[in-house]
Formats: sequence, C-alpha cells, structure tokens
Amino acid sequence: MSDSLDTIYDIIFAGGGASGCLVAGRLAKADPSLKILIVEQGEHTKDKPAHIQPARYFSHLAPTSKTVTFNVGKPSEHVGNRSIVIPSGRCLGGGSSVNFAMYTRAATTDYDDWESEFGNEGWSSKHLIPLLKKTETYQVKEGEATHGYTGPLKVSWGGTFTNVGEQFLDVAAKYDQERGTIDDINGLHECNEYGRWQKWINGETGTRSDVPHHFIYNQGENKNLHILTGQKVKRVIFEGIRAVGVEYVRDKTLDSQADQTVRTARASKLVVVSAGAFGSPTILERSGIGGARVLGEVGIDVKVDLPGVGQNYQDHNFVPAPYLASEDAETLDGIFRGDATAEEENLKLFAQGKGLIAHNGLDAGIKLRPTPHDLQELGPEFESRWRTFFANKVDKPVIWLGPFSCYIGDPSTAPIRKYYTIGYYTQYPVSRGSVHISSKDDPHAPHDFDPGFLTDPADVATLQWGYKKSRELARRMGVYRGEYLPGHPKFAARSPALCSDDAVGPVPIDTPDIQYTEEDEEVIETYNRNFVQTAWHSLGTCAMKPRGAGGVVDSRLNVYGVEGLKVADISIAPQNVGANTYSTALVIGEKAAVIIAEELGIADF
Ligand SMILES: Cc1cc2nc3c(=O)[nH]c(=O)nc-3n(C[C@H](O)[C@H](O)[C@H](O)COP(=O)(O)OP(=O)(O)OC[C@H]3O[C@@H](n4cnc5c(N)ncnc54)[C@H](O)[C@@H]3O)c2cc1C
Repeated sequence: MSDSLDTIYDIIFAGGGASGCLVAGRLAKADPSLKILIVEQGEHTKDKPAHIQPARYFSHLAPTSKTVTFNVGKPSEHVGNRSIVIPSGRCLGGGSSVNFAMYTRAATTDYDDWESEFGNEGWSSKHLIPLLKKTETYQVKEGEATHGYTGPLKVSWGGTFTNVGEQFLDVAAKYDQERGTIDDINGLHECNEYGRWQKWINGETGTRSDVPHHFIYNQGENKNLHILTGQKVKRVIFEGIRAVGVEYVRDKTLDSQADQTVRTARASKLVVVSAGAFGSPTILERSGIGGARVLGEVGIDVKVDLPGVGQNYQDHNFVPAPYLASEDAETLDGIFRGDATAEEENLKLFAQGKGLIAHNGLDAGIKLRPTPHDLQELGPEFESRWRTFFANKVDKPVIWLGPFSCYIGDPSTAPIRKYYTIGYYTQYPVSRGSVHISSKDDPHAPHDFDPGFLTDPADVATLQWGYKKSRELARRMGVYRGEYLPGHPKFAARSPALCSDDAVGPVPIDTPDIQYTEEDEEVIETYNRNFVQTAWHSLGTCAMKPRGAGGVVDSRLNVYGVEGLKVADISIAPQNVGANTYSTALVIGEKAAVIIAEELGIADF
C-alpha cells in the first residue's frame, strides 16, 4: 500500500468508505498487479482507538468532529421548523469506521424488490445471500445456513450482555406474548419477534469490524494499492463520453487554509464513484451528470441529463426516547462522558476483548409489524401504505424498536447519572428528500439538502405508534426510574399520560397500557416532529433503476449516458431496506467487486 502518486491507474475510487474500500480491497487481493487509487477526503483510521474501539462511536458525533460530515438539511415545518443534520462518515472506511456497529440485515424481499420491481437482474436475495455470507465470520453460532464463516468481518454479541438488554427481552417475552422471541433476529427471514442483537465486533479481540483494517490495511505489501487521504474529489474527467480520471483538491475541513490547486489522477480502465449518499450524486453533478434544471441553476454544462441524480433521498426516521436508569444499570454513559473509573475498568477488560468498550450498548430489539389491533391504532393515514407495501411481504418490518444502554445524545447536556434509551425508527418512510450541489466549482460548498422527513402522514402515524409501544416496554423494565423529561412529550398536567421523573421502580407487567386522549396524541405528534432525527442510514440518491424511472445506474452499476464510470455504494439502493444499512453497503461492495472482476477478466474471483 502506498500514498505516492503514479500518473495513470487502472481503477480510481472517488471516496474511500465502506463500499469503496471493500471493492478496492477485493480487487487488489484478487489481482495485485492492478494499479488502484482511492481518493478519500478524510484521514487514515489505521490503529486509532477511536476507530477500533467500538464504544467510541459517539466521539465521532461531537460537534467538533472531523471524522464525519454534518450534512445540514433545509429547515422544514414538518420537523418543527428545524434543520435536520445528518452526519456521514468522512475518513478511510467512511461509515464503517465511525458507525454504531449494529449488525442488522435487510429483509430478503428488499433485495427481491430490487430485481423484480426495479428490473435489476442479479440483485435478488438468491444472488446476494452468498455475497452477504462471503463478507462475514459469524462467531455467534456455528453452522447457520444464512451466515458466513470465512469472511474478513467478524460478527459477535460484543464484550458483554448488559442488564438493560436482558431486562428488555424479559419484559418483551412477558408483556408482548403475541410476538415471542427468537435466537437469531438477523438470519434474513425473521421479523416481528424480539431477540438479542448481534454486532459488527470481533468477539475475540473486541475490536470494530470496519472495512479498512480488514480489506485495505492488511494488504500493506501491495505497492499497487494507493490511498490518498485528505483529498476531495471535485469531478470526474472525460474524453468524449469515456471517464478517464478525477480532479481533486486538498480537503478544507481538515485544514481550512489548504491550498486549492486542482490535481488530476487518470484511470485507464474504470472510475468508480463511491462517496456515499451525499458524495456520489454531488460528484456526478459537478461532472455535468444530473438534472438539466439543477445543473443549469449553478451554471454547469450538461453532459448527461439525468434528473434522478440526487433525488430519491431516504433515511430512517429515528426517535430516541431517554429514560432514567437505576444505579445498577450497565450502561455506556460513563465511557461516553470520559469518566476515569469507567475508562480504567473497561480498558482492562477491552485488553481481553471484553467489557463495555468492546460493545455498542445495543443488546436487543425487534423488527416490528403491527397486529390487527395495532393497525387500528395506526389509523387511516397508514392504511394505504400497509395495504400496498407491507401486507403481503411478511418479512418487512414497519419500525425497528429497541433499548440502548446509554443516553443517546450529547452527554454534556444531560445530568450525570445512568440512562437507557428506547429508540424507534420507521423502516420504510414514504417521504423522500434530495441532495444537490449549490456551487459549480467549490466542492466544499454545503449541499442543497432536503431530508424530506415526515412530509407524508403515514410516516407520522408510524412514529406515533412507536412512541406508545416503546414507553410501555420501557416502564416495565427493572432499571426504570422514570422518564428523562426533556426528551419526552409534554403532556398536560391533568393527563394520565403525564411523564414522571421520580419513579421508584418499574410498573408491574400486567399494568394496563396508558390511554392517550386526542390532546395527548397531538402532543406526541408535536414531540415526534420536534425530536425526530437521522438513523444515519442515508441512501438512494444514485438509484439503480431504469433511466426513464429516475435511475442513475444500470444493474451493472454503469452511470447512464457515459462509459467507464460506475457508482458503487449505498446511494445505488433503489428503495429502502428494513435494516441499518452497513450490511447493505457491504453487499453492494461485494456485488460491485464481482461485476468489475468479471469485466476485467479476473479469473476465479
Ligand atoms: C454515525 C453513523 C452510525 C451508523 N451506525 C450504523 C450501525 O450501527 N449499523 C449499520 O448497519 N449501519 C450504520 N450506519 C450506516 C453505515 O455505516 C452506512 O450505510 C455505510 O457506511 C455506507 O457506506 P458507503 O460506502 O455507501 O458510504 P460511506 O461509508 O459514507 O463512505 C463514503 C466515503 O466517501 C468519502 N467522500 C465523500 N465525498 C467525497 C469527495 N468529494 N471526495 C473524496 N471522498 C469523499 C467520505 O469521506 C466517506 O469516507 C451508520 C452510519 C453513521 C454515519
């Protein structure tokens, strides 16, 4: 591996995140003579504790962080006139090096839809399951048919099993007997059962299963694998309609005074744009590939009129509701605050691959579907969405819901004590957003970004249901000591639903559910609109669909209208997946590597 610059490469990757590093690493290993360049705007992550120790994920979200980009959305009345800010990874490994390490696999029908509804041959679950298995070594249990046992990325329960997660599962089993619990919630076909949650963490070393350490940094001997960090790709360059390289400048987030001389790297075989859901569409637009209207507004000549570029933006709409926890709760709060005792104790355990640093605070959850009774509660706003999208696809969850053994938010803003959070997020929001460039030349200019959250009433109804469901589970858990009031709906003082911060313990399992009045329902809606945030799962902005349907790439990942240019990252997802998105970014990377290897004639890939 080398940082030096050759003049001409075989393949250039614009963006070195989860998918890009996986593709580059697979190709470099299969054919070490391939000259590969990755141009990444962020810094190296090699051997840095913040990227190796799983529990450090919150440090990347601190306001001063330079390992994520804070993508600032336009203010919207649908979210209490707030600007939703959506961080995305900005370092070698992208999201894989900063994420929460939550191992969640999509529903098989998600991928089947990619093939049957969007015409992408070769992308159904039948084709992708072998590739999902190829990436992982499943340390949780031997011999599971849908899991892999030889891949570079380890999957385990993490370094401990917190009592918060344990209690959540105990309560769920007793309180929600209609649903039940299951051993493996991520075998690909399961839905609507509670289960212990796996992690992208090596169960032996306790370290993060990121992409760079397992696909790139372990190929140090390969002098043809070049990594340029701290460099921002401005645009793809062409000869005629063929992509022949990229222009890049020094990254100004890392150094605001960085010289902005434009440099060029040339590719003889292929340029792969792999800069994620924000980076990829904006690189294409600066290269003249995008909607004529968008390009015209900033004065860029249209090379390919492709109106789908930057459209179809999706995330999962997440609300983390915080609860006060008893002193004996096992939580990550001390580590997030940098508490000396918590650090010392857990670093000792981490040396043996154990403890809370080898953990992400996420031990349980459910991919939840409504019962007939729940459907009544979800109301008419959700009815058509249920009927047309969910009813016949029984592996598609409506929301994810689960406990975090910590306060989810800036720890410096909450009193020092223990917390747990019950989070819930909409798995397939109807609402759509967009991300476009705001400047012709300046790659550092903020995006013109509309997250589009909660513009559809079905999405609002879903979160309404999520809050009520999550609160019933939360208040039955042994660690429950009340609601952390700043993070909950402000019900009227006379309402029986009023939140309390002085509970002495949980309510009995058979306590009747809280009854919410119409006024309470409005309070919950306002709360969800005011508190909804990203689940950090941006996707869809260079969708793999037919060109006439708003597609940007075909099923071989070729950008329409040009040659020698592919997109390979989560932005190609044509439709959302019912899961956290790392697993999908990885399988897109595996599939892209297979496609490129085939086209380059690399045998036995
Ligand atoms: C804070 C956070 C927590 C998350 N938690 C989880 C989780 O627990 N479980 C889960 O399954 N998923 C999680 N995810 C999502 C998952 O990590 C992403 O879906 C995945 O990383 C997407 O991969 P990608 O390759 O498409 O993009 P990324 O990994 O984002 O990579 C894109 C790369 O391109 C670079 N780039 C962008 N523009 C340019 C440019 N112009 N020039 C050069 N480089 C550029 C970026 O710096 C970045 O490194 C999380 C994501 C984040 C941000």
